[in-house]
Amino acid sequence: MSGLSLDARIQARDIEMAVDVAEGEVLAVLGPNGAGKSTLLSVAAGLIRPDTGRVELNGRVLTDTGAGIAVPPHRRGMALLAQEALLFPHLTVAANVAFAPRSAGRSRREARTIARHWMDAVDATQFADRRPHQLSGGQAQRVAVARALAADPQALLLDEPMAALDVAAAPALRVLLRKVLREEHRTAVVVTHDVLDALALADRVIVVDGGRVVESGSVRDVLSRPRSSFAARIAGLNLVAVFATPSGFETENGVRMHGLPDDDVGGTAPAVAVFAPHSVAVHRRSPEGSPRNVFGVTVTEIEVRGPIVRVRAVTPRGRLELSADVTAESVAELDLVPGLDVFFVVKATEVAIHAVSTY
Ligand SMILES: Nc1ncnc2c1ncn2[C@@H]1O[C@H](COP(=O)(O)OP(=O)(O)OP(=O)(O)O)[C@@H](O)[C@H]1O
Repeated sequence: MSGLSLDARIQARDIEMAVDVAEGEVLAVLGPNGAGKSTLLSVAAGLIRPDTGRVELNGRVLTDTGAGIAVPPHRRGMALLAQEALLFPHLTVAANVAFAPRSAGRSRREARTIARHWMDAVDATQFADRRPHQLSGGQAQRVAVARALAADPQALLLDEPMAALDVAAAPALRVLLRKVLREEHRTAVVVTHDVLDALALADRVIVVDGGRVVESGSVRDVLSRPRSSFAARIAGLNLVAVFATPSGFETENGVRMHGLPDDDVGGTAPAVAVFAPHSVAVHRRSPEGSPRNVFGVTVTEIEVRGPIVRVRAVTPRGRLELSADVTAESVAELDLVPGLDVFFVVKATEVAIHAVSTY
């Protein structure tokens, strides 16, 4: 079978998982701390041997506990990218990136050409002669991406690649990963805490909890119909599919959407506007003033969550389901009940617009 298939049981960690990733598919792995996400990558990479299990990549058996097969990490045709860049500290950036092709037996000249190509792809050529300690976290992570890709892996494993970066550096790396994963149709598994990474990078998401795969599906399906408590917790975000027009972003039914787009959003590529329920104000009358987003909706459900009340509502013909978090006082003041027509209002500055893989 082409692609990556993994099946592993590890008693000491209470892990029992089976995961398949099609060739060219990007799978996001979401889940709470200690769920087993990193263990899943370590089994795939050959860093951990399961008690029983099997790992196969593009038809090649890499682990088979029954048959005693355990191909070592560096012969698996996979590259693992961790939270920290983990570059070789004594080598220059160029030598770090050239390392894998050199180890694979390429000539010095060939390895240099390959390294140049990947440093260019991740916009790191200007650091070629620096050593890792002379790089910022974001720069080092870009070089780590180049080093991983220079090995020409058949699958990429990414363990929270954005986690160690500050908020300013993370979007740029997300854009870069989108480019290298999506445009080149790589087989990849991305472990993340961030639903935006899943939206931006993945074709499909699984949710892991307690060492088990508890959900699998498109990001939209898992978030709109969560079946696990973890997915339900992250599912509160409002997601609205949008596309770029010459005059700005619009939803599928032609409603203008004001927000803050990422750099790589535009053209006809699918995008999604994301905003949190606590950013949504509820009004009885459509407010004046711009730039803000106003959705005419019908309240469907009112759910008390401690001091906060989550108001769920749908746009006409049930096209969009949206949530707003308000206080109990405003529910009483506005006299909110299911069936009431109201306006959900969200400021443009509260709306992030991201390019997405599938929506
Ligand atoms: N080196 C280890 N030895 C034994 N058990 C471990 C080891 N590392 C992790 N575990 C256990 O394995 C289980 C899964 O851990 P894992 O690190 O894979 O979770 P995770 O989903 O990646 O968590 P996080 O999001 O916190 O990184 C946990 O119960 C953890 O305590």
